[in-house]
Amino acid sequence: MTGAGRDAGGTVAAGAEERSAAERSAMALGLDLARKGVRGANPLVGAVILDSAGAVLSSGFHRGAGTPHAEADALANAAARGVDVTGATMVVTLEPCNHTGRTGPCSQAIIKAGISRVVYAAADSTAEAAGGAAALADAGITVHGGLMAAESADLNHRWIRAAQEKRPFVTVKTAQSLDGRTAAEDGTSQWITGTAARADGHLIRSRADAVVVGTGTVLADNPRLTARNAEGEDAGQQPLRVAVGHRPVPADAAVRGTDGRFLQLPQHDPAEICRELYGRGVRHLMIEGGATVAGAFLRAGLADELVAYVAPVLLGAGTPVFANLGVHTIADASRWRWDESDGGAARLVGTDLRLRLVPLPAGGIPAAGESPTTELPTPEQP
Ligand SMILES: NC(=O)C1=CN([C@@H]2O[C@H](COP(=O)(O)OP(=O)(O)OC[C@H]3O[C@@H](n4cnc5c(N)ncnc54)[C@H](OP(=O)(O)O)[C@@H]3O)[C@@H](O)[C@H]2O)C=CC1
Ligand SMILES: Nc1c(N[C@@H]2O[C@H](COP(=O)(O)O)[C@@H](O)[C@H]2O)[nH]c(=O)[nH]c1=O
Repeated sequence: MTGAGRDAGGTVAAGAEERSAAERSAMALGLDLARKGVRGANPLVGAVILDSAGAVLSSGFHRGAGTPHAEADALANAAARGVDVTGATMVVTLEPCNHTGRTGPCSQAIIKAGISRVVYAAADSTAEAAGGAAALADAGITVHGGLMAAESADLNHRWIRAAQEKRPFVTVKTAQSLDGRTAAEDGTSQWITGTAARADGHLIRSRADAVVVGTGTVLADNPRLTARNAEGEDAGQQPLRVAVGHRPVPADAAVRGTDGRFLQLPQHDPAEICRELYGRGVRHLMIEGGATVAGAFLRAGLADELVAYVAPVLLGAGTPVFANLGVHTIADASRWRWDESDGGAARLVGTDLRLRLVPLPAGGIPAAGESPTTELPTPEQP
């Protein structure tokens, strides 16, 4: 239904020209509200209810799997304040669902509440939840899909990909020296990058559902793996902390924490690690190393994006960024392209350079002499 909508009679309407400025600003508000939600097994969704004059009657957002959906939250917030939503417009960042999971179908809640018009951004691509727009239209509600659909899809693009592939979207983050080392010869690595780059990396942790390191990193670094701000305070949202490997994680290891959000997987196979974590609701997985684990994910083709923080420091001998990639000749090289999303392909973060890359699709190997990359943008001065 994205890009089109159904009118009360069930006909598909172009929609865009009819959408008012009030609905557009309500959708922008819905997207802001959605960002307050908890990432994980469910997408981020926000909803705003407007009266016929375009004034906001109520709003809501989804706070994570098992909690009310954004539409239900907005309806409950209206009911709690005694606000009548009969004949109102519901503006929502994702097509209302049509299935009974841990909560009831939003389409039925909207019909029951007497909403007369629904404007949504992105269509629900999941087989279980799709069909909400059609159910609403069948009940005589005017439905328009596609308003700010790109913004909504962008907000949930890692979740959408995970739902399509039935495995977590994987971000591999590295902190490396200019000469491609992630630790000095003796295994010490704190710190290669500066405070601003590390805080930037913590932002990725706070948005991920889980952070994985190998037992080698646990034993060498005793990391906490929590998401913290530049002042060192814990972020509001914390990922599951995961150690992969067979060696025991010491009872007093910092990674265990005290919040019960630690897991050890005695496992080396990246596909199995993904399967296990997906089953636990992880949709965005961050790999923080070390070289052995990061290399294994790359080699398995299970790295969807790479965020490399490159410090202006040389370490000479030391640990490489990725071990055992399986590249023995140039024809086997692992090829990537620059990714301009989320702040750009190359950007100075404090004193370090942050590079963002995505793998070239299979068969995307450039011909000899051709650059596999788009032109690298000039980094902004901080
Ligand atoms: N600058 C940076 O960004 C980072 C630097 N580091 C540095 O890297 C170093 C640690 O690197 P490394 O030893 O490679 O650490 P890893 O964290 O990659 O741990 C490797 C261990 O994990 C287990 N393991 C899990 N999956 C696999 C697999 N697919 N293949 C083989 N083993 C697997 C094995 O342990 P087991 O025998 O228990 O099964 C293996 O010995 C430290 O010096 C640390 O400071 C670490 C992280 C980030
Ligand atoms: N050395 C290094 C990083 N190392 C990564 O951070 C982990 C430590 O996390 P924590 O204990 O939570 O602060 C460490 O084990 C490794 O995974 N990260 C960076 O951004 N820059 C750096 O220079």
